[in-house]
Amino acid sequence: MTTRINPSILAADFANFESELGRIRTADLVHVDIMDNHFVPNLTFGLPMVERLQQVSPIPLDVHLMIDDPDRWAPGYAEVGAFSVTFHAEAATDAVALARTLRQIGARAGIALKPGTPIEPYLDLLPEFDQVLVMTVEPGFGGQSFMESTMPKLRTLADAVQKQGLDVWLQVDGGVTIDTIGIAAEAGANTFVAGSAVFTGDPTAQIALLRAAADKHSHAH
Ligand SMILES: O=C(CO)[C@H](O)[C@H](O)COP(=O)(O)O
Repeated sequence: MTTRINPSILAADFANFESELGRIRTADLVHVDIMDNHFVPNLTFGLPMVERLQQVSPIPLDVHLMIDDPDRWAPGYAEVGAFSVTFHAEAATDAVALARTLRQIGARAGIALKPGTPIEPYLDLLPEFDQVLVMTVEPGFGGQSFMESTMPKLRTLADAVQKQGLDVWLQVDGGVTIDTIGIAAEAGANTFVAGSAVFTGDPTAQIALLRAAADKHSHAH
């Protein structure tokens, strides 16, 4: 199983953003947090910024929409060339139709679940998605503590993906560190978003440590 480490640029230095991108060359994808101060109590940026990031980033963008009304907004992120676009289950009106639209445009379609949102209603819909993001903190801010209470949900999801013979990436986001990444890998995650753990310190070294810790606990080993 491939381990993917996706630095969340929420923790990066935006004043020097292009050089920050140079510091994460060994990352698999750049995780871009879009927050609207409605779905979550924090505000980042929107489509024009992502369009610009798309032009300057040598690493494909993994866009995470923490916004209301993704049915309206998500396709635009796919249209500017994002590699993957993940929207929240709690915010979407028609998650399957939206995922189909994203795929038609050419992006990978992702669905994200807040810690309190159950996975069961989505298990039969897994073929409609390329990735599922299990939030391991309440979305909105970096630097929070990993919620181990979300691991049973991840295990249920990983079992379903395996039983259905699907290639759906299982992503975790929030509080992912050298100490916690193994717990998520053990529960079945293969795609890891990390902000503070990457940008606090030397990103190349941190990415290597995170990758090694995940690989040690991943199901392939
Ligand atoms: O979307 C997020 C929280 O809503 C971020 O991706 C999260 O900020 C990751 O940061 P950290 O690794 O510091 O927890």
